[in-house]
Amino acid sequence: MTGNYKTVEWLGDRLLIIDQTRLPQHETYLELADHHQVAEAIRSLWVRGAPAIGVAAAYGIVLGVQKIESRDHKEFLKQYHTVAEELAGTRPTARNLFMAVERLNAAAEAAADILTARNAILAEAEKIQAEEIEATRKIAELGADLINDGDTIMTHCNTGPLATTGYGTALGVIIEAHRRGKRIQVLATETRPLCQGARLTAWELKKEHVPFRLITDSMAGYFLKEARVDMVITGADRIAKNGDTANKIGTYGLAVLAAANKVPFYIAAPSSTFDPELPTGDDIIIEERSPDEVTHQNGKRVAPEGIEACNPAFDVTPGGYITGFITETGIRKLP
Ligand SMILES: CSC[C@H]1O[C@H](OP(=O)(O)O)[C@H](O)[C@@H]1O
Repeated sequence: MTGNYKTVEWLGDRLLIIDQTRLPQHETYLELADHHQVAEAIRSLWVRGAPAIGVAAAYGIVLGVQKIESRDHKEFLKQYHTVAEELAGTRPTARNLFMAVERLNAAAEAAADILTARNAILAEAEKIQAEEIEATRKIAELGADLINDGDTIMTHCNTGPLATTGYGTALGVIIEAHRRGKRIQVLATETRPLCQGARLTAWELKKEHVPFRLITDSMAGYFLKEARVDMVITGADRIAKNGDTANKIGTYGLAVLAAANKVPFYIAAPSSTFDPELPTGDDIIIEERSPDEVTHQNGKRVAPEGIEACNPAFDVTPGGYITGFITETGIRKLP
């Protein structure tokens, strides 16, 4: 399925994750023992990527429920919802997180008694992870058909196994094309301010021996204009009914530049990232992260003291800029 590393693994009473903030220098695994630690892991991006945070949140709820001692069903459900709300409050943009919480809420509410609820909640979390792994396997297979021998593909942020607990989305497509022997080149953007591209995509592509070059975000237009890119593929965090897509900050600019240079722009995402209740991207909540992530690098201040910095973690690309959505059920166009 993936390289010789784990992203999120359920251990029965603890959740094993790789600490993505320490990559690529350190491959550090953490065993999270309660839902507070899982919530912190999602907030701090020790685990990140829309599908991965959905799976982590699901198991975080399971850990929280394991600690509920009440034998009163009503009290149990009350405490269940306190746990679920803590996980739901970690990051606002990725649809997968809320899909997972909603599915576990339904499992908890439908159970006739506490023991049934405990078993149903765990079963649903395991089902979500299994579905995400299978969905990313299919995305990789279907998407790789779009890539031709000799293509140069640009990608943004990190969308590999690290971001999904499975095969990856956009990066899963790229890795599968390479595995099929297609002679591809990848241009991976560094993806400031947290450099998921420079740190995580570079680490994953190097492990898979996929030929790539790391570029700064500001170089993307140059390569798209110089006709040195055959397609752009990125991931997604939330996709509205009309195809408007929230993804890592910088994606919108890439999509506009791709359109201006007539380069196909694909989004690779599982069904769990689509939000059919959302008519357009206008109402997608964009996570605002700490300005320190912009003024500091590796914890060291690089900007002067006392200045203001902005740090929206995502932007929304209008569906009209998106050539197609690579999903586990096929290549979709929206609306
Ligand atoms: C395969 S979804 C990955 C998706 O999530 C990333 O955001 P973050 O690193 O902040 O969790 C980025 O938007 C990727 O496209």
